[in-house]
Amino acid sequence: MEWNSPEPPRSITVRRNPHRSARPTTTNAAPKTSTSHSLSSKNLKIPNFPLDDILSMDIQLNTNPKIPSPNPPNSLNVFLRVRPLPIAPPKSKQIKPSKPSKSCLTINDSQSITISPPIRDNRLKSEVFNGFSHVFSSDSSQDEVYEKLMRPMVEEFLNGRSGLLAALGPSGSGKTHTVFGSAKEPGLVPRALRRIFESDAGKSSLVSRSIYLSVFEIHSEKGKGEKLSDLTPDGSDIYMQQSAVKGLKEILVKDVAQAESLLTHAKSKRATATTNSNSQSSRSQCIINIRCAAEDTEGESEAVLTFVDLAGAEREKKTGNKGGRLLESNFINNTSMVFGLCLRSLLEHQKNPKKPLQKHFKSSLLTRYLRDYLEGRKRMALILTVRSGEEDYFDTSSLLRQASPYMEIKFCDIEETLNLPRNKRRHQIIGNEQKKRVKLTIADGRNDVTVISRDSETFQTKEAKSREILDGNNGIPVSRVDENLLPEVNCTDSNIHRQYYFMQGFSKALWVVLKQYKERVKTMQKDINILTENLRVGDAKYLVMEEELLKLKSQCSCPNQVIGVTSCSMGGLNSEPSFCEEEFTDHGKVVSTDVQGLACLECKEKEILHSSGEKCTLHVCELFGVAAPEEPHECSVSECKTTNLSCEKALHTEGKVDVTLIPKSSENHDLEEESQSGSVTDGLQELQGSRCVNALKVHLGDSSSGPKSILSVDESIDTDFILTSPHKANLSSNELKIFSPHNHQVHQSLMEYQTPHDMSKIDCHESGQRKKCDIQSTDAAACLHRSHVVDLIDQGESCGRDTPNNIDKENAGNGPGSKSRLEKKETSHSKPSKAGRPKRRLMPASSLLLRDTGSIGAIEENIHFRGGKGGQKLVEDEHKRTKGNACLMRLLKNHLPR
Ligand SMILES: Nc1ncnc2c1ncn2[C@@H]1O[C@H](COP(=O)(O)OP(=O)(O)OP(=O)(O)O)[C@@H](O)[C@H]1O
Repeated sequence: MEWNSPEPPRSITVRRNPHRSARPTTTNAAPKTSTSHSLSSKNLKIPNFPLDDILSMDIQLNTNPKIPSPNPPNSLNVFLRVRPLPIAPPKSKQIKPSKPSKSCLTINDSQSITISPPIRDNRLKSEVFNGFSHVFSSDSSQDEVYEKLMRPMVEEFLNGRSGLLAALGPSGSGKTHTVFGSAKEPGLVPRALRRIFESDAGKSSLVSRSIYLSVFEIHSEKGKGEKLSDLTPDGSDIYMQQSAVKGLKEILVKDVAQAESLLTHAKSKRATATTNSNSQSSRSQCIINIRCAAEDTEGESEAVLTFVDLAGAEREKKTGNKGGRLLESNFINNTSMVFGLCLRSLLEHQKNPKKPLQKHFKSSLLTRYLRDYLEGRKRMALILTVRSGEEDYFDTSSLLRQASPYMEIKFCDIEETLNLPRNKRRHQIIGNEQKKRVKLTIADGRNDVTVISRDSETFQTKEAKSREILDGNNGIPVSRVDENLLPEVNCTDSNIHRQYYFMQGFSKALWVVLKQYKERVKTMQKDINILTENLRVGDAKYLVMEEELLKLKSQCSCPNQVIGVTSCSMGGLNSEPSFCEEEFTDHGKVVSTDVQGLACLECKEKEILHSSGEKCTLHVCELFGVAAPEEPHECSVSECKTTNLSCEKALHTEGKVDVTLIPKSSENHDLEEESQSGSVTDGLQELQGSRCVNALKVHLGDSSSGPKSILSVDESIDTDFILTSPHKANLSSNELKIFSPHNHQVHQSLMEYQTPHDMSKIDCHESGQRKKCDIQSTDAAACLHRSHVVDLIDQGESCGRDTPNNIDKENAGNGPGSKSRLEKKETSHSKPSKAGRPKRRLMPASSLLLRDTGSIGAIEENIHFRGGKGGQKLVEDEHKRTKGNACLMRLLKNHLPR
């Protein structure tokens, strides 16, 4: 797209300091305001809005956009820890310690391992598993595991982000060792608590932070269903409702010692049993929650860090479990399998969104409790513990095959929700702190919610923050019309997401509008370009025509150029209007064309050599289509001079307004001479022998003559030709009046012709028996280009001029060598003494100089317009005028450049 507006700069230079010349000096006498204004004006460089860049973006306008998470998408971190190979204790002192079994696992790098089947089984091949967040070797310490695995999660937890770490692995692979550790080698939970309290000690007094700890387990006694047990001291029976554990005690932990004590108590309270794989094999899924509630000047924040120590999957052959223990083992394996199914479903759903997210979480209490994590709404990490012995090959291989694909799980829709602590608070309140139940009914526009507060002291605050209570921060919704309508998402996050959604929609709508606007601008720009091109072509044509005109002028042997063409109409008694068009030059060459096609006159200059040896120029008019006189008329030297002088002065006088009426008769009235003497009236009186006015030639050459000159014919003057000038006529009001003869019946009432260039016009109108021709000119030079039309339709019976019929008759009899109509007229009207004078006959028509053929149309229109009253006759004679126009066209073609 061609964009006329200036393009935005590619780079913008911002001058931080004003230019040296713009810096105010100490001696600067300029007012401070002006200086600051100049500085501000220099600094206020507003870069152009990158509209093109924005509109060039390709935005997919999906109707149901997925709200992206404010956090970048994170993959599920899967760590792998290899337990050291156990050293079998010597069975007796005499027998040497047995050699450690061979390892089936080889660590390739920190993210990749290779497991190899036992040598004796040739059907199996080595497998490589890579992509782990980190692989902890068998000799890795607890501290190393914490630093690389747990520390990032703890730091995020301290910043208000919740997280989950789940330990998976076969029985005896070291899950409990990794999570809880021992007194010598504390695991991740005690280390995390230490780190949490360390950071709490460094906080300022303005920040109040509370750490709560809750531990419970899910187990199955002899396979008779799942059961929840609170592992904290004084923990009572708890149960799960929906995804919330009810009755769970949440203990406010003051220090690390208290936390470790609670952990020790929970570990000891946890159900364990001795199996072939582990002397203290965990028989339950243990969940540890560390909740941090912080309150500072910026507000309240809360996060939960959850640890899950799953019971290890067991093989019947390996564990040797039987009976109830076997049922217990089935429950453990089933829970691990459901846990894996949930993650697998999440992964498949993320790979193919069309595949629905299976609700495997309903199959176990653990997965119900961890539903948000298993459905990808909360961030979690996995640590896989394996044993590397050859005998553990199948367990290790099975676990890695199952869990290694979990690395591809993405956490794209993270919700920083706080359901878990809310649930825990529910358990705590319901089980232990239901001292004072205060009902608070909140009308949230949808349902009435009853909130039970912990005590009456905090009720006032909770009432004020009733809606926040609904989010689970400080209250418990105990009854709703529909519990499913309980907001599962934090209102703040929901509002943020809603605002984001609306802003995204608004931005896209704005983008669409801008796109449409750009298309419209493109279309308009194309139109502008087309118009500009047309204008340029028109200018080029104009220049070409001007050049051709100049060339034509240069080719003309005459010193001067054609200065005008005037057309007029004439009418006689009982005759139809006839039209004659003339082209004349300033050297006196006149071409007169009878538009009716009856006769086309051409007046030429011809040099005549007199017997006295002197040369003079004569004007000889010839008829087109009629045999021109073979011999020019002889004239005397004085007559030639006079005629020549008359022509030159009458035809072109720049800077003046000349009105020329050429006498039809050959009477030697040198009107120009008379006008110069100021006796126009006398000159007109001498022309009274003529019958009517049938020729008028107008030159507009001087704007100084006034914007308007009036030309009229006095009825008392019975003449055909009047030559005068407003300047020289010495008439009042710069007027020249020409009245029609006495007995002529004036038909034309008003005629106004606007020249094609709209610069000059001549108005002819009737006032009683008086006809006036108003000539207006706004530019003296316009006489070179304009067409002036003077309509002097006169049907007086006494008009002796030739009617078209008469002319036709006359011409009809003309043969080669016969005299023209002008000559006949001259014979009838001219004095004998002037018989030898060359006849210059101007038909009663105005002259027009047509620059191009387009003027013809204007003339045609004008002819029609003038037809006013006699329009019907004009229509009847249309074909005759067409012949005349053809003659005019032939004449113009001979003069126009080719
Ligand atoms: N990385 C390790 N370094 C040293 N000893 C370990 C390591 N991992 C596990 N152990 C030891 O192995 C034994 C079994 O470990 P642990 O109880 O943690 O296994 P488990 O995976 O929890 O088994 P289960 O699922 O049956 O409870 C423990 O005595 C523990 O001290």
